[in-house]
Amino acid sequence: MIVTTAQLFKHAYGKYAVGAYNINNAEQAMGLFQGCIDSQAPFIIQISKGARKYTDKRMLEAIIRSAAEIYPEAIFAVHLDHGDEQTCYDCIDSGFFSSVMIDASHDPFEENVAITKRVVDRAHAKGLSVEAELGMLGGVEEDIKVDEGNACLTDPAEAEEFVKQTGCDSLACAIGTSHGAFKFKGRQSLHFDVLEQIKSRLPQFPLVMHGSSSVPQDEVARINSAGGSIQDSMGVDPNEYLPAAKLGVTKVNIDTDGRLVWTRVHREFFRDNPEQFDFRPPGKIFMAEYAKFIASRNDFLGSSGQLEDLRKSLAS
Ligand SMILES: O=C(CO)COP(=O)(O)O
Ligand SMILES: O=C[C@H](O)COP(=O)(O)O
Ligand SMILES: [Zn+2]
Ligand SMILES: [Zn+2]
Repeated sequence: MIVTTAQLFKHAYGKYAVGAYNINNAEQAMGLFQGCIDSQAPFIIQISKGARKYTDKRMLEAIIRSAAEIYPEAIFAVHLDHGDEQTCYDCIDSGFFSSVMIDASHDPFEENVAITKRVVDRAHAKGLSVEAELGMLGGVEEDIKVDEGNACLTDPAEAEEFVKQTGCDSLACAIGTSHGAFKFKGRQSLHFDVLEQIKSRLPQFPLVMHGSSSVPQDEVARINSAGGSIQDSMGVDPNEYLPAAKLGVTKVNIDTDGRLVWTRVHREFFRDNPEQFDFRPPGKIFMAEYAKFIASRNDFLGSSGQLEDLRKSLAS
């Protein structure tokens, strides 16, 4: 069942965080739904601009509709990840999305406010909610690369002002994470101090943490011993998800980790079965392994086991 992102946030706020997982194909969708049913967790499916271009934007919508039929128990929202203004309008008009993210964080504050406000007006008129971003994460985001020196943490006073001026429904804050597999070069902890200050200025307001993959080192080691070369990778400590959730982080974005599971499964499979060229056997393994991975992340997020209570609260 597709619900609004606002419904998920209302149930989760201050108690647990909802996992927001990116998908690009049917195998990821099947693993994601299975993992969330196994762990009895609500979730958010995210579609990036790159994912919409990978096959065809209509393909992912069809895959998600089919997955919802295959897994009728599932409760989830569909979200555009890192949209520009035009893509937000396209998704708002498609009638399929629960929410969109407008990411104008690379523009100056006033420009970010103006763009976000325009998207909020269009989205709210159609009943969708809007995630905006303030501050700048390091790492790679589609075609934009921000090195560590240029990344900047969200200013709590600016965050309060930004939300007031834009009317956005949730805010992606930079609290020390970055996109991709190379997040930290030493310190490996979230800036809980900044998060606390944002929460005290924006009580009850849902915050979003991007760049939240944990980059499991055993996955990386297996990839490297099966022919890969991923050096100096480091991710977020998943034990920090729940403390962040208690401070208002309601949505935790995880994409890179799923790519690592895919790479590990396929590298190992073709290394161990050099005569094979059918992609379905490793595809089957991937779906099962991804489901296990998703369930383990939902455990860290505290979303595991929330499905029944959410279903009851939606019905009342
Ligand atoms: O923030 C993300 C998607 O918006 C994903 O972050 P990761 O690269 O850490 O998975
Ligand atoms: O933040 C970026 C997400 O991980 C999506 O990545 P993508 O733009 O390569 O699909
Ligand atoms: Zn951004
Ligand atoms: Zn992101």
